[in-house]
Amino acid sequence: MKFLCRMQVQFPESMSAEEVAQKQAQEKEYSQALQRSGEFEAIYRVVGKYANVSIFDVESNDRLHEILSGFPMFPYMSIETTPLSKHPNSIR
Ligand SMILES: O=C(O)C[C@H]1C=CC(=O)O1
Repeated sequence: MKFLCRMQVQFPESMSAEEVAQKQAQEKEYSQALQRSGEFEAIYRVVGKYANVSIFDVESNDRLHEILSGFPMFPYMSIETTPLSKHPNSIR
């Protein structure tokens, strides 16, 4: 099951630069492990925003929720999820 997720990051003003850097390092490790596993197919930065557009390929809605809520930056992100199906004109 494929999903498009739009994630927007907003850290609280009260967070120190060190805390932000620590969350970003944890996020990178978690994110890259999922990408290597194949469940996290792609991630793109949205130009000009602290936001990304990502594609996931997972076995269920529950698994996607597990992945998204496991992101170390989950408490600081708003996430909009769109289920995808195959386009009839796709050659892949
Ligand atoms: O867009 C970001 O930097 C946040 C984030 C969510 C997944 C990921 O790898 O990074």
